[in-house]
Parts: sequence; structure tokens; C-alpha cells
Amino acid sequence: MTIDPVKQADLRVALGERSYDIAIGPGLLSRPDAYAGAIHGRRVLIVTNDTVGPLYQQTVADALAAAHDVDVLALPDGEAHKTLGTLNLIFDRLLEGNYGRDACIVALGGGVIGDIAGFAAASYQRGIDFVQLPTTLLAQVDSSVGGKTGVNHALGKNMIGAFHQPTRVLIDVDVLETLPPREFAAGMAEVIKYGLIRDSDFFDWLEANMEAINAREPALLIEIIRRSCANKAEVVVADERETGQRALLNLGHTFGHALEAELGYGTWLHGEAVAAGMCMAADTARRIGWLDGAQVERIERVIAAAHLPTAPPAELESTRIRALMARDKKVKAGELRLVLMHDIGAAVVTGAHGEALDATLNHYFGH
Ligand SMILES: NC(=O)c1ccc[n+]([C@@H]2O[C@H](COP(=O)([O-])OP(=O)(O)OC[C@H]3O[C@@H](n4cnc5c(N)ncnc54)[C@H](O)[C@@H]3O)[C@@H](O)[C@H]2O)c1
Ligand SMILES: O=C(O)C(=O)C[C@@H](O)[C@H](O)[C@H](O)COP(=O)(O)O
Ligand SMILES: [Zn+2]
Repeated sequence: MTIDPVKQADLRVALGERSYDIAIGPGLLSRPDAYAGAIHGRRVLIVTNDTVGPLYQQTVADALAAAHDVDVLALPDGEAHKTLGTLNLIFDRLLEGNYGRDACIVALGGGVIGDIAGFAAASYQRGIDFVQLPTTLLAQVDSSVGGKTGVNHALGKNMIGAFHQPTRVLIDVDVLETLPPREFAAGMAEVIKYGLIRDSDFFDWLEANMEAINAREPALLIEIIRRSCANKAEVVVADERETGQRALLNLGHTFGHALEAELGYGTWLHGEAVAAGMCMAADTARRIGWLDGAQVERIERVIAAAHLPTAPPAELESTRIRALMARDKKVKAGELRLVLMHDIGAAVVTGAHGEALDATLNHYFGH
């Protein structure tokens, strides 16, 4: 495809035969050439939800119509619907419509749609192609890249899923115009995460530009998406299946996933829970002497400037959060592992440092 060098940026996730391009720019959803080479068969099922579908499904269907037979499935909206039951609605449609292995799923929506539709693609007839059309900031900077797909269980986030890479990621920045402010802020949590785990220059830049980012200045949006995707792609290329450094992308998530499950999925947005979780991780790192108080305050200040929470709800019970954390996917040989920062821009995966962790949980929850 032709890329306008001024307004669009291109990245490649180099994973051998599973390699794919990430295109970033305005107006991409409506461009037939943007999809060329990513969809191999004739039949396409656009999987979206009842909020995003009415806004963008026609644009996508029109762009695909000349080369493909297109159908649309709109799922119920919300994290509470990221379940096996909702996944089954996709299988019902694929089977009732006699879709074969050469079919392609086009995931049009935020991270919830990308994760469910991606898991459907990973498992339908043992795996079909899928394309990611992320429509939230969070999905554009994180969930559409890297191939983690799946659904939640009452006892834990993303507990049922598969690694399955898309054949392309098309990031149309125009769709952010309709994204509600709370959802935009949630996406910023994952953006800040890249700065904290491996890119201190980016963290400095975010700190200096937060006001303009919150105002959604287009050039800045493209820059935060490009830099976030570049960071994510580098980590994924180095460790596709999270045997090592990919776990760094989980900063704040051991805490955050427990908060999401305990509060009831959808009560706090994923990005909000991750934001509070990153502050909790910073608190633990301070207690073991890795961060100093000034660094923790700086992290909290940047997270607050993005209109995100810097602490979990105090009324939760630390024992229940601890029990949920114990089910985290990073647990090895029964031992909880955490992602903690040695410095801003330098995180590691480490044993849980039980005493410091207990102190953190007691600090935030009080009981
Ligand atoms: N696979 C991964 O690597 C990965 C990474 C990060 C997060 N996630 C998952 O992503 C999910 C969170 O994703 P999310 O924050 O995108 O939430 P989401 O998918 O629930 O979308 C947020 C809300 O915004 C609406 N929306 C989406 N695009 C819109 C637009 N352009 N205009 C108006 N409204 C729009 C949605 O309908 C929804 O109501 C969580 O389940 C999380 O676990 C996965
Ligand atoms: O891509 C990854 O790897 C991540 O960890 C990105 C996270 O932001 C994302 O929330 C992911 O879904 C968490 O994965 P999980 O394995 O902890 O469920
Ligand atoms: Zn996340």
C-alpha cells in the first residue's frame, strides 16, 4: 500500500511467517488498498459491537466490498461480555454461515472486541486469519499488536485464550474523535507503561506534553501511537510467547487484573486498573529500595495528569486481592512474580518480595 509519508507511519512486526504490518494514519478504514494482502480468501466476517458498529462498520464494509463478500456480527458492548458465552456467538455465526478455513475475521472495536474476535480466529477450525482494526486508544497502542487473544473468567482476567497474530493492524487515528474522554484516559495508562518499563525518554516526553495529548492534538496522537507500537513490537518480536521479557508488558497488571475481577469486570476500566496497579507496583519498588519517594511521586503525578487513578478503591479487602493475584499467569512453581521498576524506564520481572508486597497491600487497603 502507498503511505503518505507526512501523516502516516508504518511498522513491521517481524515474526517469520507470522510477520505483519502496522499502518498508522488518518482515513485508513475507508481505503481498500490498506487491506490488500492481509485478507486471502473471499469471505469476511466483521466482528464489532453495538456501539462501534453503527459508527464505522459501513465504512469498513464499503472498503472491502469490491474484493470480498462481507457480513457483520455486532456483539454486546462491554468488558462484562468478554466471556466464553459471547465467543460462542461468533462460532454460531461462522458455522451457521458455513464459513471455511479461508474465511477472515475483521475485528473492529476496542481491546474487548480484538481479544474475543482474535480468540475466535485462533480457534475456529483450528485457526483462521484475522485483521485488527482497533478503535480505542488502548487498542491502538497495545491490544491490537502482539497476538494475545482470549476471554475472562470470574476467577481471573484473560484466563482462557491463545497466542494468534493478526495478518495486519490498521490504526485509523480519525476514529479517536468519537472516543469518550474516560476511554481515552484508559488508553494513556498503557502508553505511560511503555515509558516506565523501557523508554525513559518517552516518559519525559509524555510528562512534558500531557496537556496537548489530553487535547488530542493529531500530530501528538500519531506520535504516541507510533512510539507505543514500536515499543510493543520490539518486545513481542524478542519474546512472542512470554517466556521472558514480554512479561514486562504486565507492569501494574498483577494488581490491576485483581482489581478488575474483584470490582466486577467493567466497573473499573482495564486502563484505570492498570494505572492504579502501576502506582502500587511503584510503592512496592520503593519499599524494597529500588525507587525513591521522589520517583514514586513523579510517576503518580504523570498518571494523575492523564486523568487516571493513582490508587485502588480503599474499601477492598487485601486478602481477596492477594488471592486473586495468586492466580496470575506469571506465577511459576507456585511463586508469585511481579514486574517492578529499578528506575523510570527500567523494569524487571522479579519474585514478589513478600514483605514489601504485604506492606503495599496493607497501605492501600488498610485491612
Ligand atoms: N491483547 C492484549 O495484548 C491486550 C492489551 C491490553 C488490553 N487488553 C484488553 O483490552 C480490553 C480493554 O480494551 P479497551 O480499553 O479498548 O475497552 P473496550 O474494548 O471495552 O472499549 C471501550 C469502550 O469504547 C467504545 N468504543 C470503542 N471505540 C470507540 C470509538 N472509536 N468511538 C466511540 N466509542 C468507542 C467501546 O464500545 C467500549 O464501550 C481489556 O479486556 C483488556 O484486558 C488486551
Ligand atoms: O501484550 C502483552 O503481553 C501484555 O501483557 C499487554 C497487556 O497490556 C494486556 O493487558 C494483556 O492482555 C495482559 O496479558 P495477560 O497475559 O496478563 O492476561
Ligand atoms: Zn493491559
